Amino acid sequence: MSILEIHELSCRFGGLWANRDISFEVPDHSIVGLIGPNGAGKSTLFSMIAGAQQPTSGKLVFAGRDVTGWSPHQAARAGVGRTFQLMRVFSSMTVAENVATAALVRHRSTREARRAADEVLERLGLGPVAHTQASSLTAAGKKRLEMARALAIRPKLLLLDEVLSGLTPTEANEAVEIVRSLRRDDVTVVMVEHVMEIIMPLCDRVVVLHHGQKLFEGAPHDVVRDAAVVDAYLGEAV
Ligand SMILES: Nc1ncnc2c1ncn2[C@@H]1O[C@H](COP(=O)(O)OP(=O)(O)OP(=O)(O)O)[C@@H](O)[C@H]1O
Repeated sequence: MSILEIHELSCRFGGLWANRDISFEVPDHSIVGLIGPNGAGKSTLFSMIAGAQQPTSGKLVFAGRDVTGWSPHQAARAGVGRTFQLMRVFSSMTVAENVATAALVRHRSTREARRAADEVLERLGLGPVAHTQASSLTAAGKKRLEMARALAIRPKLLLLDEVLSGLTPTEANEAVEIVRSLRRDDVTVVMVEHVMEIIMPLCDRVVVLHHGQKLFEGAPHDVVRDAAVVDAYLGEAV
């Protein structure tokens, strides 16, 4: 079964089609890579899935239900977690408070939210810095916190927007292991990432966007051999 079905989804800003007639499915428990050049429409697609952007046309089906045009709150409550390319952590709060605030979307009491937050903090290795002010984390720490906030809503589908870029190789490897481990917890992942060395071994499928349209969909080992993708995006990187 597919947790997410995207049917001919489009989003137009004035004369610009940020997404045009995009269709693909995200199978349960898979890790799908979403790649493409800057401005290809990756963030807009994430925003529509997460309810932050209304589609101009097309249909979104989540867990078998037509959810086209839902709100961010409805998406979060249904189990769509999201990280942002420009991180949105609350600098003046502690790491634990940041995660507990996010957990409140899914948990009725602050006590339950705190408990859920503690679990996620341990899981992501943020336990030792739980009571540190978020602003004092390193860039890698902030990315991990952003991921913790998304996981605190206990998502069924997690949208990761460049959580691995800018990390040292060791930090990136740790983050890759976290992403890989999510599958065991019933979490399906769609991730925007630019580093092919990360996408290739991690993702089950890859979708390539270009000028708002789907240019390619398939297995990671096929994407690097596709002439149109190499021409539009990968160039001499592979
Ligand atoms: N709110 C908006 N209003 C007008 N144009 C927008 C808006 N959001 C995005 N766009 C435009 O839509 C296109 C797709 O942008 P989007 O951010 O989705 O691409 P992207 O693939 O995520 O790029 P990047 O990798 O640089 O983040 C771009 O041309 C962008 O300028």
